[in-house]
Amino acid sequence: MALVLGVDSSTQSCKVVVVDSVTGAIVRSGRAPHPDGTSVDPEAWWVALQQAIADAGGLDDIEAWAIGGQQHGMVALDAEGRVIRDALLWNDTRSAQAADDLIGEFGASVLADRTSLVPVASFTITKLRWLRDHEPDNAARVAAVALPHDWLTWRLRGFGPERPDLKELVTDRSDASGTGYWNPRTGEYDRELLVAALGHDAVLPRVLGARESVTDAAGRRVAPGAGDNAAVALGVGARTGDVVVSIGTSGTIFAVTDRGVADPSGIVAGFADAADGYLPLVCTLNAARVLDVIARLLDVDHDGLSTLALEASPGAGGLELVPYFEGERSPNLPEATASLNAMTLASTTRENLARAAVEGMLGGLRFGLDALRELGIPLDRVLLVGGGAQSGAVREIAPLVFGLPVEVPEAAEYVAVGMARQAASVLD
Ligand SMILES: Nc1ncnc2c1ncn2[C@@H]1O[C@H](COP(=O)(O)OP(=O)(O)O)[C@@H](O)[C@H]1O
Ligand SMILES: O=C(CO)[C@@H](O)[C@H](O)COP(=O)(O)O
Repeated sequence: MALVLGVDSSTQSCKVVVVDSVTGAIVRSGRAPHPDGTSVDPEAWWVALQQAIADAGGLDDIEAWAIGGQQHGMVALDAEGRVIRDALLWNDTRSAQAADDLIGEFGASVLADRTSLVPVASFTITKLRWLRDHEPDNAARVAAVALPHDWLTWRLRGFGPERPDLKELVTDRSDASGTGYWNPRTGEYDRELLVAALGHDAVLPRVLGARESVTDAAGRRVAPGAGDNAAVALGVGARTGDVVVSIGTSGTIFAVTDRGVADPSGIVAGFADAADGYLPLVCTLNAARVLDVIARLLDVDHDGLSTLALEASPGAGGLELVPYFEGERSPNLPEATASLNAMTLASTTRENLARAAVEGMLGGLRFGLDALRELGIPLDRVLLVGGGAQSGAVREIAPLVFGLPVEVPEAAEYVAVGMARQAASVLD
């Protein structure tokens, strides 16, 4: 029996599973929290990764491992392998103007053609432009740019300020495709775009093929890893016709396709997947935390919120929650705020508020389903995953809002499971 280890370094926490590579059974698991905020010192993720691995019994008996992580976060390194400043995360909207500037300079269709993305504040390229514009001294020191999963892979392989070999940074197709300076159709970095954003060239992680591997300091196999959404696709075994809806910190709606998508409207991101295909995806900034904040307001836990929501009628008596608590990315409204509409003396009950939170959050995700459908992507059934899929009310109300059959795979950490599968696939 060979044991493999898969990691999900997500926005809110780090989760690790140890899996029997032959049976696929999860034999151990561990986790550790991440700090709040949209700008985070990557060192906190490294500490959490080591805690979560220790919690899962350590690496001694592991033969291969892979790391999946939140996409897009800018980890800027100097020539000595030190992190230059806190990483700006996918949900940090300060680079919205930088996104507009890049679109103004190149044009949305040209960028969609060259990278399969039209920049919004989430993508790494806009964060580099923000750095150049607002912290030019920091920008000038950047020798390499990595994403969270790339940087953690490098650290766990034994690199870092003590062994700063920047050429050993590696990534995979899925995470490279979320930067805004990689072309999923050619498989090449677009260095002109990198330079236009950062102001100069820099080392970028080598993009490993799905079946390639490297090794760590102890000689274990290390698989390429992935962005967390591509890792979920591996974990749930998504097929043509499936649309995965993940309700985590982000809400993501995505399908696995053979052909790439370049949507000049920018609503659908034309990501690559972690195998040889593509992962057209819509991402909302407001998902599980919409339920968290309303549960806190109503002074109930998640089960309590679910019970209240199911006690109200569909439509919540007219009460409508517009869920843009963190601004929004899809639609692109970085400055938007949330609001509660149609409050009357009759409609303003605890039950209706709970239901409006669930319906409002799911309505935001429905926007993504419609966008995928408009591109002709087949949508036969929804696979609902992520922390928010644990809610009974979400499971019951989702088919009504989505107008599609909804299946909820057995609760599991599918990013970490997908990464354990990838690690198993690079064993001889
Ligand atoms: N039973 C539940 N009902 C609704 N939300 C839940 C439930 N359990 C966990 N969550 C929420 O799910 C989120 C964590 O989900 P997860 O998919 O792990 O997110 P991420 O990968 O972004 O860290 C948290 O905001 C948490 O409060
Ligand atoms: O920005 C995106 C996808 O484009 C997000 O899905 C991030 O990848 C964060 O994921 P979670 O931590 O919410 O799982």
